Amino acid sequence: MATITTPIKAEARDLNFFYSNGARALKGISMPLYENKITALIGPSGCGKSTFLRCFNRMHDLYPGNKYQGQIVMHPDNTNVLDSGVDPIEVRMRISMVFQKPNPFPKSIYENVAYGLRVRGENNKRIMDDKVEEALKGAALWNEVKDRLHDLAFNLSGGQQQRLCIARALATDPEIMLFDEPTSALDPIATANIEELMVELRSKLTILVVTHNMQQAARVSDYTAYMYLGELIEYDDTDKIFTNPGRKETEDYITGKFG
Ligand SMILES: Nc1ncnc2c1ncn2[C@@H]1O[C@H](COP(=O)(O)OP(=O)(O)OP(=O)(O)O)[C@@H](O)[C@H]1O
Repeated sequence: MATITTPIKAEARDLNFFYSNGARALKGISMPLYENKITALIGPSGCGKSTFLRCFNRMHDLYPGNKYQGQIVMHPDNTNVLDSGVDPIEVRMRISMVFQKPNPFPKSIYENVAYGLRVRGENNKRIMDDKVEEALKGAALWNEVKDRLHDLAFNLSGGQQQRLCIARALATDPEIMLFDEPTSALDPIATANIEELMVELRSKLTILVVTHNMQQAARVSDYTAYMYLGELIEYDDTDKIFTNPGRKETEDYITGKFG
């Protein structure tokens, strides 16, 4: 019988990260992100989940003195996104990020979504209109905002603002999307909408999500990584992690025994 192997979209190889104060927040992490799959990062507060996520789009470059060691290789082109010769702006077009709290710019709905395209140098109005519509549809927001595209983004509800941030992230056609606790500021209905959206987006791109919510990891992800004190303790199929984890530490964490 033929075995189907899922392609790897990106992989961390022996990744270490040091904050500017010298603290080593990641310790030799090697892990794949499978293409068109959702990978969840779980673990107790301070274990390095956000630090790891932020390496993927070179967010740490924004603060001097932070240091990466090791590689994050994207496929199929084998680009090491951490290489100093690789432009972080280009990386952020390919690997976009959605934050914990919705953070639209103080601009209109339209301009929020058009932002990345303008940074890329696009100024053809027809192309821009089409791209904005496509991204808003991709973020399941179009029907709610199509008649008020020039309203200020802050007039949207929290859940709508988060979908707007997803549309903004989608507009540059990223290959990977990073979500850092994307629903922790939202009510249960808005949370369910975002989870549903992530599952839909998976058919177009690859997702890495940090979550504190075990049910969310179990509901949306295909693979789960458990981190502790900057190390990757266990990585496996989400079903396996939640039903039969290989490590006692993982089991203690997901069953709430972790002290
Ligand atoms: N700017 C910084 N400078 C120095 N150390 C930092 C900085 N940001 C985070 N750290 C430390 O790095 C470690 C990992 O933090 P990180 O925010 O990645 O953890 P986390 O697992 O995402 O936590 P949480 O679930 O609470 O968001 C922690 O010990 C934290 O104190």
